[in-house]
Amino acid sequence: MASQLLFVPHFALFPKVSSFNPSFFFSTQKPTFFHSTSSATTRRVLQSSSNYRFTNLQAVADACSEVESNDATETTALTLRNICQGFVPEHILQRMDEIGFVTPTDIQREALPILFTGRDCILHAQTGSGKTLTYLLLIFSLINQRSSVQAVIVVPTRELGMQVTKVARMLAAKSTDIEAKGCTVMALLDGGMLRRQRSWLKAEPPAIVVATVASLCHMLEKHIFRLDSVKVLVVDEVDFLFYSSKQVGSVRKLLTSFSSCDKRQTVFASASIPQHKHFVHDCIQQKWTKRDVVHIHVSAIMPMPLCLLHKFVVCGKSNKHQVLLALLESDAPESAIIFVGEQSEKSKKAGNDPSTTLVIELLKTSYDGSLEILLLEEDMNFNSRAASLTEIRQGGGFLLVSTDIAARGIDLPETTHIFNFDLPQTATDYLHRAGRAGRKPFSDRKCIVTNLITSEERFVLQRFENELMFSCEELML
Ligand SMILES: Nc1ncnc2c1ncn2[C@@H]1O[C@H](COP(=O)(O)OP(=O)(O)OP(=O)(O)O)[C@@H](O)[C@H]1O
Repeated sequence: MASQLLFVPHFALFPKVSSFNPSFFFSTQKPTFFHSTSSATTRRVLQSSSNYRFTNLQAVADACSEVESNDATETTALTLRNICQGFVPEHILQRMDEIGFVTPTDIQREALPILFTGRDCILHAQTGSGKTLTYLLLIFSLINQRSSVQAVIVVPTRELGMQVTKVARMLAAKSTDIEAKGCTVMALLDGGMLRRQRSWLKAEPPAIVVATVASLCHMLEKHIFRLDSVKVLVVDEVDFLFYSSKQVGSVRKLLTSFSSCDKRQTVFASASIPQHKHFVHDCIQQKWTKRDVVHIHVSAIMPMPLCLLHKFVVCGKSNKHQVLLALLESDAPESAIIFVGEQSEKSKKAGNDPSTTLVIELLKTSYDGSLEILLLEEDMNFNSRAASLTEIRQGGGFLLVSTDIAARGIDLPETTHIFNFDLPQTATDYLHRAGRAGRKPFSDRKCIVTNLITSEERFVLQRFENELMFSCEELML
């Protein structure tokens, strides 16, 4: 497949939103790979990667840095409002100002002008970089007062669905504007009250539906609503859904159904899209996206946020609990998530307690600090899971003990520390767990990720370091 590769240092290449002319860049019907880094790293990437097609690297690098310095002043001044003006209704822009979303993050600055042209996009940017607001602003630019479902956001977990629904409602809320009244947001999530949701969908369809795959497919199969009226389909944490054996079949079916709709726009988002060129290729082959889909890859050579400092402590399995207590005392986190591995089937059959229970018991009996101790794991019922997150969001410091269920998408910006009590299975899992900290886009604050490992696991951690391009400092307690 022939593909076009554009290497652009910053969206500052488009000096003013009003003068932005998409055809300048997107004149072909081919996928566009849109990478962004600072000019210092631009040279490194260009020189080290054989994938890039420029023949004169120096010329490209010079051009990049020239554009960057010329446009630096204008980039600084560019606000989210500037980018969205004329596309997103005024009442949403006002809410954005009130909430404090003023300066665009890199993904917002780079993706929104492309999204507003109607192109399908793959939003590939670090954890905590503001992908949710990016696709929500696109949605708000498209929906009108028609009584039909016009946007669907697919998420992998109920918890992430509740969070996205909250942000969407927060942006659409409190408006006296008539336009805003048409915008209702429905959470169609596993564990929800299907009968009530069915009546709501039939009687007064919401403009936006945030759904887990199973619940959405159930409603579609029962013809409670159809995809015909949907203008935009967002699949958040897309790589997770594609790797989930339980969900991948339904996701593919959904994308195939949506591909036959007219005037559709499809958006995928994640901080990790392994083998993204294959993914783009598949999307086009399967017609899940249009041929001219744009892969927007922000910080391509730096998969994890720089504000995260990574450490490890080597300890024996038997003294891990004591090491965790010592770390909590020495680091004194404001709020932390302690990630624990899921219990194996063998351990379940043997009647052992899961590690989560053991860690919670340890904290309840031996932790002297003032942080609230909470648990989140798959085996809890939906109400208890919701209660844990609600309690956290009410404020105050917390120590959340969790399995990987909290690793994807969950936004708890007060988290300053991550402890991998058990190492994750893959580098991608590491990236998402670590990314639950460092979620304040314009903050200078450093957050800490500490791994408790046995000496045999040092090799695994080193593999993650190589794959994700970070380095981990050893801590001696
Ligand atoms: N322009 C902005 N200005 C200030 N804060 C922002 C802005 N955009 C997003 N945020 C905040 O940044 C945090 C992270 O955003 P979000 O949850 O969308 O990240 P994400 O890119 O989806 O991360 P992940 O890949 O982990 O899901 C949120 O608390 C959000 O409110």
